[in-house]
Amino acid sequence: MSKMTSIYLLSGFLGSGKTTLLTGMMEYWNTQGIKAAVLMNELGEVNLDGVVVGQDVPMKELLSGCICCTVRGDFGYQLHELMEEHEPDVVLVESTGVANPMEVLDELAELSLYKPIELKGVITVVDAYHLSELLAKGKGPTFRLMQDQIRCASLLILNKTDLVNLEDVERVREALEDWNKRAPIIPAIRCQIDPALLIGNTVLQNKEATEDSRESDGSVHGHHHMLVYTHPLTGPVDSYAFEAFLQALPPEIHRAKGIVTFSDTASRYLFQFAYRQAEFTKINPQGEIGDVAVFIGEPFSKEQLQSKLNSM
Ligand SMILES: Nc1nc2c(ncn2[C@@H]2O[C@H](COP(=O)(O)OP(=O)(O)OP(=O)(O)O)[C@@H](O)[C@H]2O)c(=O)[nH]1
Repeated sequence: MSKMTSIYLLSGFLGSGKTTLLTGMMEYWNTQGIKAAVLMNELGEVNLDGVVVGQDVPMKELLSGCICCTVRGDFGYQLHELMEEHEPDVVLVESTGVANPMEVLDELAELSLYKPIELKGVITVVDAYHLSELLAKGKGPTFRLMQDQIRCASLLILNKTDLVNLEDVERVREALEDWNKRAPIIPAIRCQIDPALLIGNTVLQNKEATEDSRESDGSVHGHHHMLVYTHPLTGPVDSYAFEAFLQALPPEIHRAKGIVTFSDTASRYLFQFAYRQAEFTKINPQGEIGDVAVFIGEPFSKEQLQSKLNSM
């Protein structure tokens, strides 16, 4: 059984303080004798943030694109390579400021199907100044992206509190509490917080590495805000029944994806489900990954999904 690697995902809008936090966390792990590695994603063609990370820290970079869209496939590959080459205890993934963590979680869920990884936390850094401005001035795409980043977090760091008055800190904090009722909120200046507070609970865990029982059905456990559940599909299913099942998924499930074999067409399909829309793409069997369905969302009943899928 290979070693379990803990993953922390750092999210937050452009310039909120992610790299500042990352350097603090690396120093902390260094003092603890924990081998940490970094996977950095930058929209630009050079990794400017990487310059601040120590020379001896194992690091991979994803440049010229965002984890959640253009370099998506690459993300899993680089993380895999980082683990193979350096066998780190923990990997910090810093996403670009415009990444939607839902998409990155999706990628991690996929990787967890064949690598022993454990998502320990989704830490979102919030720029108190920027958000208080947006709250006062109105909404827009940035506002909505920030909301998404905040909603997905298992921990929120309310950073740059030095740039706003106490009243504004409170206003922003109320908005955070409203959008994410579960994640603890830690106010900070330059992300200076007790690193022990960051060491979280498991959000996502690989089944094979932790459970001996082959017949055990669920692979992924959730804490805090997001729940990811992986269900191995044991045989072909009827395409109409499966599509009806997807359409009837509870609203808490934001995303579902996986590989399914249909009994009525005898083909394998990759399915995607997002915002009530289902999409199927015919694929040639890869051989490596079995049929599986992954569900991501706010806490939902895993048992209900299991019984529906098992009776299909
Ligand atoms: N005043 C103030 N400045 C801060 C604080 N935290 C970080 N900064 C500064 O804000 C700038 C951006 O910080 P970074 O840590 O690079 O932010 P980032 O989220 O990694 O930025 P991107 O990679 O562009 O998304 C840097 O100049 C930091 O020194 C803070 O609490 N207060």
